[in-house]
Amino acid sequence: MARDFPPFPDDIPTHPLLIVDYEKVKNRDQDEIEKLWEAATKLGFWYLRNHGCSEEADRMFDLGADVMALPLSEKMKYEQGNDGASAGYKAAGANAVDATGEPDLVEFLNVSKDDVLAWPRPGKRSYPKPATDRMDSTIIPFFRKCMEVNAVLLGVFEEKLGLPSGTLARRHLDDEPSGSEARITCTPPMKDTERVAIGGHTDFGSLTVLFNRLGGLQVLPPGSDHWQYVKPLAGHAICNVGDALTIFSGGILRSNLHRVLPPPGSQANSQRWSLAYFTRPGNSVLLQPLMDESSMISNAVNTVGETHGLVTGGQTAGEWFARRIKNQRLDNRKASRYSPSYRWDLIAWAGP
Ligand SMILES: O=C(O)CCC(=O)C(=O)O
Ligand SMILES: [Fe+2]
Repeated sequence: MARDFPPFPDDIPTHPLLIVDYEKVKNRDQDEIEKLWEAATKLGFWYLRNHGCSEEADRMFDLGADVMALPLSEKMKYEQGNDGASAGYKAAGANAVDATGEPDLVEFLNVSKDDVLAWPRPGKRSYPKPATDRMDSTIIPFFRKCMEVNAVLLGVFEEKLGLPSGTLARRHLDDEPSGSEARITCTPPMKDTERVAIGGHTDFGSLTVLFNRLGGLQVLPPGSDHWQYVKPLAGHAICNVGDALTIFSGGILRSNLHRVLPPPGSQANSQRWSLAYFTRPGNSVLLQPLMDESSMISNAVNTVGETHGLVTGGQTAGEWFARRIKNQRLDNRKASRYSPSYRWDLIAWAGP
């Protein structure tokens, strides 16, 4: 895959993110940890430098290009389906981007952590040949790196939230089945850079580490009605908090709305590739604020009254995840359920 890309336009507004150094955080540099904490509690997004995943990510992008170059009929053999399973291929247009049922523009391949850790034993599903061929050389090394990065960040959040050691780690055990997965996403070149490629959403899990080369990612900054681009920075990943951490922390950690548009300016003529690793809690883990384990969290819940409108009804992470995957699929939408005023961004949280 090409390694040089047209520059991000310098004449459009972008939302600045704090830059956090992974190695410093790992070595418990207190200033760096404060920066991470500020980013995770105020916006919920930050750049991560010195993450050590770049080569592994490049190889995943090459693998993604080979998968997406397969005929659609071949890719459709691995389609994720309408039943709430996430692993596998999703064709462009299979998900809705908003309450009107506008189809999305991206195709992606999700590879499940459970399948990767089971390899070479059979997992819950199979994958296209370019992926299975490079499970050992490319996918496993990428997963190992991203799992380590997210485990380190979770450890820091655990300390900062005043949780006993292991409280968050126990909810994210490598060998418990979970929705953790990697995703390689491709958006075709688009003339209309105002169309929405991936609709506004919060991530369902705990932590996301994202590698992207072209613009298109936008955040809705807290208290604002204006989506703003996040500019990709070479060598930097973009990390964000997902809903599970917002719930566990009683709303202290912020899972922020974001969406994807086709890349802006001259970048619109290029295919857009992005790669994410999503760490999600084990399927059996109850999604509820960890009030009994931390006075900071119980105070936060008592102050806010509810966890920022996140209604979980004591669901497990597995139930929550399947419902949200299912709700995105166009085939599962029933027109009567979604009036134009329906809060699309909340469907996934509190909706059917
Ligand atoms: O492609 C991107 O930049 C972000 C993708 C995203 O938000 C997601 O897949 O959840
Ligand atoms: Fe996302």
